[in-house]
Amino acid sequence: MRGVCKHYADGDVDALVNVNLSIASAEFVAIVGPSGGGKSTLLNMLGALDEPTRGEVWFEGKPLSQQPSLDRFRAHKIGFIFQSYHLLPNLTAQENVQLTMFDTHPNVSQRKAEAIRLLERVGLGDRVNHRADKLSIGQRQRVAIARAIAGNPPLILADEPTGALDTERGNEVMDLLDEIRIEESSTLVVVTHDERVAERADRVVYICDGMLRTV
Ligand SMILES: Nc1ncnc2c1ncn2[C@@H]1O[C@H](COP(=O)(O)OP(=O)(O)OP(=O)(O)O)[C@@H](O)[C@H]1O
Repeated sequence: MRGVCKHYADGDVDALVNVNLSIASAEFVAIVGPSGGGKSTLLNMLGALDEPTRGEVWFEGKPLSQQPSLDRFRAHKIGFIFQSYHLLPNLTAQENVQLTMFDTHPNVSQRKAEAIRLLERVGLGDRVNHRADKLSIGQRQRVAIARAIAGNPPLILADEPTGALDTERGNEVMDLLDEIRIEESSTLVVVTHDERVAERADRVVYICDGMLRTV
């Protein structure tokens, strides 16, 4: 991120103020800071879900503004994990994983086989045909992780991935994310309020009032 500013006209808020941040390939970065400090806004910018008011986000040496399609960019390069999972409750675990795979796995049978492989990878091989609303909270987060790593994106972005979990489940989810990022050499950026999650990171970035500080 080079000189990234984000101004929300609604409420006249400067959510990011001249943010400069370089994240290396395969690095694990934790973003921490007080509520309203700009953490989610920063994550949304990294994932091309929102555009800066000023400045530029670069990915693999190219500014996002030069990407021909941000949808395709996101589908191939970014895996998103949200606190509230964003699963469709009436669909099975497998169907939820397949949802975002149309671009990376155009063939139906390939898509199904890959979704099953990914669910086995996150320890849910016996829950493939369970509806999402019949899964435990920890299992739902695992489905969200399986979906995020489909297509092996180089960058995984997670917003409070342990926020809804107790300590033990939270640790299991972080162990899983850690294993995956090391196996796949993925870059991992996690927004967290949880000190134990931040302690695992290679680097902790603190953001307050839209401004960065490295701690
Ligand atoms: N879509 C929006 N429109 C207007 N203001 C917004 C919008 N999204 C966020 N903001 C404001 O921008 C600031 C940063 O919000 P952001 O969600 O990035 O903070 P955060 O650090 O992730 O907070 P939390 O830890 O509470 O989730 C806040 O003051 C928030 O009210």
